[in-house]
Amino acid sequence: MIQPAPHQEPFGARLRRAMDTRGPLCVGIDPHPGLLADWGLGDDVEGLERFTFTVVEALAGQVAVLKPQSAFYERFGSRGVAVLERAVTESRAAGALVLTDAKRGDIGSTMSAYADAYLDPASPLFSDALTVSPYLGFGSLRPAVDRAHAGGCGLFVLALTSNPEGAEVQHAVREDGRSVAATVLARIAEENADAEPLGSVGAVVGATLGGTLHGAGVDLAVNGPLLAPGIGAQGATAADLPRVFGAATRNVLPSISRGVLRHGPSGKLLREAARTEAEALAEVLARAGSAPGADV
Ligand SMILES: O=C(O)c1cc(=O)[nH]c(=O)n1[C@@H]1O[C@H](COP(=O)(O)O)[C@@H](O)[C@H]1O
Repeated sequence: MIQPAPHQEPFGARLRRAMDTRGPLCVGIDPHPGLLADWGLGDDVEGLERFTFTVVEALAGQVAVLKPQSAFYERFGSRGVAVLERAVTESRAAGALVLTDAKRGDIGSTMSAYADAYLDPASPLFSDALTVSPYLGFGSLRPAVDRAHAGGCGLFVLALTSNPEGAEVQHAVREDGRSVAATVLARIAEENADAEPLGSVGAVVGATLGGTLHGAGVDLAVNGPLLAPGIGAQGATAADLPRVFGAATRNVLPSISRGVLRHGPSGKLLREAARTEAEALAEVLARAGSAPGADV
């Protein structure tokens, strides 16, 4: 499998194709200590490595996106980060898009260094996309946004997170009457203006939010992918997506970590679990895509 060269095709286009051909599923690689124990592995670098490459070997040739969670690698220091580097490289080589989940956000000059770390093809952690936090102000993300656009990479900007504590910041109402999250989504939409078939700046919107989303006055028509964590261990299901995302459902990239990983360490069972989830999600998204008003 040839790796997509940087400066080639925008991330949004690559993601749309991957979702169409491999199914609309992102599997998170989250080596929790509890999962390592369930898999009969030690809570050490050897266990981390075995867990990670079992998932990569089972799923990188099958699923659209793999999302390694950086925290679980950082907790082992440089040896853990070395495992993450190999996971990113090997997953991309096997054809999966890699979204590194590090939720970076800082003042612009520091953000530029994070862009070097994750979005520069010369970096050992070079990924197709990165999760970022806009809560130092959306404009502070500018170096990463520019780098992503220039290199054919993507960003997923936290908008409405799946955890219950998120609302106290994200639903806060500004002087202009708009919520903070609505403002973040509007900025994302500006970045994706005119992109086809899909912009490269995505939003993170929890699949767990249910009805609370509609009270937040948000417009999910950002012309970019909507990463939807929260399915499985956090209680949301594929069937919840149309209720949460409405007309934007066809642009949702559902993300599941523990809900798939708990089927390991058997590679066969991991593959089956991912396939079953992807098929169910594809059906939900296709149905939503053919509903009236689905063209967002
Ligand atoms: O950016 C994320 O992926 C993310 C955003 C969010 O709002 N909620 C959320 O759970 N996540 C991540 O998604 C994963 C959820 O894992 P599971 O609950 O095991 O599926 C974790 O790695 C979280 O850090």
